[in-house]
Amino acid sequence: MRSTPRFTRYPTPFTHDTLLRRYINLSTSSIESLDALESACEAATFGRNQETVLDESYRKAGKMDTDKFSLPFDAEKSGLIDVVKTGLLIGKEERKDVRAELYKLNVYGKDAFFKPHKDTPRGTDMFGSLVVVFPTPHEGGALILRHEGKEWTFDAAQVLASSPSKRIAYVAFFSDVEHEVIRVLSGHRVTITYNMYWAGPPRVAPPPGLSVLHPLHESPSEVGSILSALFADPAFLPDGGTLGFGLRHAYPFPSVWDESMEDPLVTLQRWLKGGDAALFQAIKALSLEPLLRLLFQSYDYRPLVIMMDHMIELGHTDTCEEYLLLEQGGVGLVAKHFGPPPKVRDPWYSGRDKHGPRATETVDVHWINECEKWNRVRSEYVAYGNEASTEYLYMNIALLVDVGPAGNRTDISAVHGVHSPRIVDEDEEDEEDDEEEED
Ligand SMILES: O=C(O)CCC(=O)C(=O)O
Ligand SMILES: [Fe+2]
Repeated sequence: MRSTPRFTRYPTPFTHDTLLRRYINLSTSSIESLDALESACEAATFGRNQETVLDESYRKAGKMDTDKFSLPFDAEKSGLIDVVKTGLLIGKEERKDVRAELYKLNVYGKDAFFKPHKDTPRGTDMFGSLVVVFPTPHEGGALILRHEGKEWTFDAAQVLASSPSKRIAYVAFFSDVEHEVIRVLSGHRVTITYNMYWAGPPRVAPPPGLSVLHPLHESPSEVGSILSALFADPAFLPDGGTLGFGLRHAYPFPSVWDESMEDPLVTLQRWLKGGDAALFQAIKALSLEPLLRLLFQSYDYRPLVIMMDHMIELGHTDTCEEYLLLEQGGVGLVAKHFGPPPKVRDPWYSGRDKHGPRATETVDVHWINECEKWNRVRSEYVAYGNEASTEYLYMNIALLVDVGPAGNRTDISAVHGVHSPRIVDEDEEDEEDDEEEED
């Protein structure tokens, strides 16, 4: 894809009498003009603990806001967004319309870098980030992405240097995936970044002639056939029960929310990413009901995990276990594990705390893959982002599904699961506590 970006620069935004415009062709630019572009940038800030900070030990780069430059390259009109959709989205998701919003131009000169962070969500509907790297000579500055213990490196400098013609390089990822730009060794790494949002009604046609290999866990039919094989086994949960999956991605939720607003847990069904969307679609295709739940781990009473079927005001001054359990209908969650129980008796797995508040209703959840992180009651939600934001926070979500007994997996009438939690009998609880003390 060819591009001849231009930029227009105002030395300060308001002094129009000293208006200075310059033009640069980023496919043939000289070192001097790239130096001029770099010095026209401001130092890039980032978000830490919901504050905007300039800290060159964490991020060293130049940035230019969108009102200070214009460029003829259009990610939507060029077809790039359609290509990105095909790569990033799966199944039915691929047909959804997305909107890409140009966010910043960045110049990473020699020794510039950006340490690990997640991109700050700017709405519950924001799901992705797109970085376009122009063919300006540089070395280093690879982008490293990390998720679920795996790591990927995208070295645009190498990709561009090995291409016989001038091209742009691009990389798109879900914004909750941690990433970092390692040090630029020489030259100028010039990029534009976009935020991607879900938008409008579905469009039908994916770009013609483009085939993308998705990992198996992103294929609803592959995930569906693994689940069907599991459900066909009479030894698997013979009496039925509740299965739990910690979602692979985190999702932006508004930090200030009240009941007059739409519940983000409901809209989230339409906005799941990658393997999470595949799992949701696969479960539905098996005529079961996937349910998205917020799980909060108690800070003071660690064993207690509280499951919420609706959004709560995260900034609520009294957000505590009692508030969730007694006023918001929170349900206690008792973790069950396939295979041998954990060797060390870990209070995390007992699902309740003797000395703390108690849930009056509980659900036993058999984890297929456990949530890697829990939302905390009274969490500070400290985070490194690419911008300070108090508006949206990444939340960790679990997908739970009630499954009927062997032979009739869709009949959940006798299962004490998410649909009908078990009512806790206080006396029975006390007896169990006494037994535990004797162990
Ligand atoms: O330039 C890149 O490859 C990534 C930049 C980035 O992470 C950001 O601007 O938030
Ligand atoms: Fe970023």
